[in-house]
Amino acid sequence: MGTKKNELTTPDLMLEEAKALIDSLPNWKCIDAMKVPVESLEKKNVFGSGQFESLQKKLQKNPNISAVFVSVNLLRGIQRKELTTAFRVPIYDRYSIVLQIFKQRAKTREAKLQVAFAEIPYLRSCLVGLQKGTKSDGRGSATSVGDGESYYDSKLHLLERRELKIKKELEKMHKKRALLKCERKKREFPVVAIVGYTNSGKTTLIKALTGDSNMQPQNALFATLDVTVHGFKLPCNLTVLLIDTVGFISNIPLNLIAAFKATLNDVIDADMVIHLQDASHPDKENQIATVNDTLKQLNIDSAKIILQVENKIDRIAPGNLSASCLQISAKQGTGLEKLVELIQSKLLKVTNRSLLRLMVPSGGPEYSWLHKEATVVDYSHPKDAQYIILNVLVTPAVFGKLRSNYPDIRILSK
Ligand SMILES: Nc1nc2c(ncn2[C@@H]2O[C@H](COP(=O)(O)OP(=O)(O)OP(=O)(O)O)[C@@H](O)[C@H]2O)c(=O)[nH]1
Ligand SMILES: [Mg+2]
Repeated sequence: MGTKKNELTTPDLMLEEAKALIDSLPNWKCIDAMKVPVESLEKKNVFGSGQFESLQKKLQKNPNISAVFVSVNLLRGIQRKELTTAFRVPIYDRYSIVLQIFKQRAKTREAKLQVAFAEIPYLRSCLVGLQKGTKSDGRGSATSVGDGESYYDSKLHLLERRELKIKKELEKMHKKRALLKCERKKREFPVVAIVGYTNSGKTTLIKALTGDSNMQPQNALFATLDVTVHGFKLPCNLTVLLIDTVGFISNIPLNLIAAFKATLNDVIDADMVIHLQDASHPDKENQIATVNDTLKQLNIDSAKIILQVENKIDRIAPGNLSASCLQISAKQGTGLEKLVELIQSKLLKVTNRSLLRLMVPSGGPEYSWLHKEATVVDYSHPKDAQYIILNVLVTPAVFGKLRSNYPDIRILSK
């Protein structure tokens, strides 16, 4: 079976994504891109000799090329060194390009530290070219520098010290984060985490639901690096916390995403996860598989409710819409009511909340207690106005407290 006209193959899509990665960096521009077979990712030489020579010629002919991006997961130090020497320009792999993007986008101290932490193993692999005993000018010799330490060793120690320092500072921040989480738990706000491939529309969706004008969705890869929490009221008046997360991408080492593990812990602890997909993307299936795989590797509980939602349906011709899950357009607001309904019904179930219909004396202490401790969905005054009828949502813990504080309270239905 031949490929349909206009239909992109997987290598084409990978090439497109590689170009998008480069172009999303300020002051970087992809001026040429090509698919080149790789001889081996295990050996010192990544390309076969014929391919290698033709690439070398191409680079010599074009003086505007100031760097080469080999879009593979992670090149080994020795491979990078071989290519840098032969091509005479810096060589980047997906890990280092995504790191560059992360560096540009990180805004908070925590995100910056997490990126710096993720960079350490990469910098360590760059030291491969510096053999033990190399002098500080890099001209290999067995002579030591300073207090007898070789250049290679001193660089390595410097990295180790840096790693330790960052780790300590991150640990402090994570303790603070855990404390905040405890506070949230005490107040029993259910948590919904939005995850998905980068650029799928996570920030746009949260902005559409909460109306938060400070949020800035962008047509850029990895626009969000700081995991943020946003309050949102469901129709039943229950406040839930929506968590915006860093997007995932295929073919980068998991430890780059795992550097965000502490912030991703919010996803692990969430009551519910929404996996938002860009339904209009030609590589949709691969993106979904990448997200599922990353969630699995991050041990995001498979028993947890993961709601699959297709976004950007406004970009698909109505005839081509095949609903395998809930479909929305975060940008245009289509399908959001249905999504909210679904979040509400699933959350109430998973957080074990039940709906009570109660009758309490008008002006009595029960009324204000319920407003403080439970979620009052609505209330009405019967004719004689001595009593108020309330519909409230309670967790088992709140229900227990209600029974012990007000044993005579009239429960009309549960
Ligand atoms: N046409 C259309 N565009 C959308 C929709 N939702 C989001 N977008 C666009 O998609 C781009 C990415 O949106 P974001 O909300 O920043 O995506 P994200 O998933 O948060 O991206 P990262 O933070 O980079 O992972 C922006 O240009 C949005 O305007 C939609 O429903 N329809
Ligand atoms: Mg975002």
